[in-house]
Amino acid sequence: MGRYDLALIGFGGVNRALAELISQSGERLAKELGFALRVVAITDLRAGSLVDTDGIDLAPLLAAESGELSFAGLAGGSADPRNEWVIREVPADIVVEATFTNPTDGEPALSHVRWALESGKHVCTTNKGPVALAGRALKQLAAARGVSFEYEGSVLSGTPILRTAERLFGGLEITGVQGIMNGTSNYILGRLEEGVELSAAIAEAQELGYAEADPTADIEGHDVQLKVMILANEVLGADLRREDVFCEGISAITPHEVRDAASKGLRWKLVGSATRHEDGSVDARVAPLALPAQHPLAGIFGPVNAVAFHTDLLGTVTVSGPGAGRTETAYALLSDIIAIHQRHADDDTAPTHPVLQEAHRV
Ligand SMILES: NC(=O)c1ccc[n+]([C@@H]2O[C@H](COP(=O)([O-])OP(=O)(O)OC[C@H]3O[C@@H](n4cnc5c(N)ncnc54)[C@H](O)[C@@H]3O)[C@@H](O)[C@H]2O)c1
Ligand SMILES: N[C@@H](CCO)C(=O)O
Repeated sequence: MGRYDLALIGFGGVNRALAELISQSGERLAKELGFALRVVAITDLRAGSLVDTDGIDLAPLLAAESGELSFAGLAGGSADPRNEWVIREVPADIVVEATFTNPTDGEPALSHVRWALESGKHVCTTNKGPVALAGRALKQLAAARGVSFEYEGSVLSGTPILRTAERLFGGLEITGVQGIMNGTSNYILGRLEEGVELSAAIAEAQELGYAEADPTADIEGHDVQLKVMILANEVLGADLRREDVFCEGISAITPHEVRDAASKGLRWKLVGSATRHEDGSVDARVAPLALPAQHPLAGIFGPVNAVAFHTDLLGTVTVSGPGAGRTETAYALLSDIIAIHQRHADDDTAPTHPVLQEAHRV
């Protein structure tokens, strides 16, 4: 059985959840998927870096509270994240980028992804910055190096919205998308309706692992702005920049307005949308809307998100599922790794996958 060696860049909620999955369910997954997963490097701004090309023992790291973790003093460890050295020099097959999303210029995640692809390593990421701001260039770089760049978790967490559109909507013309694409703001709006104070609702979303490290991006709509750009670029053939997408968040909506709207059968939702016109141009925006209760998006609660695709042959097709959460987003990374395996199953470097080989023979 083959194996993929992973370098985890950023060891916060999402990459820790991936490490947990590998540590606790690795054997079951290997049997089911036909390949094993091993972590050979971890870097983190706070914990430093840890490298063991024979495979890091994850259990003791996962037993420590994330705030207390320090790799300095461990064999192969350092207080310095050494991101560029780890990404370029440690012999990993896949670099898993899950550091903070920077909506302004995508850095330093954009450099992390570029270094990995330049070094001939596959990349999977949940980081919206590089995908929204430089996705096209990164995909070209990946293609030139013969590696994969996967980012299912950048929109709707583990809910496979990008792959659904890419693989299952063949032959359909998609003319627009509209959806709730931020778990934190949706959770907060629901809690405001229940009478919880804004600051308490934000703290809950942080504790539950939904919010960005700086929740401003969730509240002010910048997170949805990036997701709308990714979706529009992927499914509408657009090439949007941030300034092309009007953006208003939920900070101006008072708890009183939320409850008043609810008493009138309306629900405030932060809605992202993009529409392609006949001349090929694409309009995109993010804004709060008070939706009537019978609107399909009005019934989407908590960290659940939903995106409606407007199509020529099927009318509206809506995909709904978790939009945030550590484990849910770690699943997106696993689905990216599976996609990398499926795409490269015939490469010399890919591990043996009996199921796929069988499928190829048929
Ligand atoms: N949590 C979710 O529900 C979710 C869902 C989809 C996408 N995402 C995205 O996934 C990424 C990770 O999310 P998370 O919830 O794990 O965030 P997090 O804040 O819990 O973890 C991020 C980690 O990255 C580390 N880090 C930051 N800058 C670094 C650097 N330069 N070098 C090394 N490490 C660095 C931090 O120390 C932190 O431990 C973010 O970009 C987020 O937007 C998160
Ligand atoms: N902070 C984001 C994480 C998922 O991208 C959200 O709440 O939707």
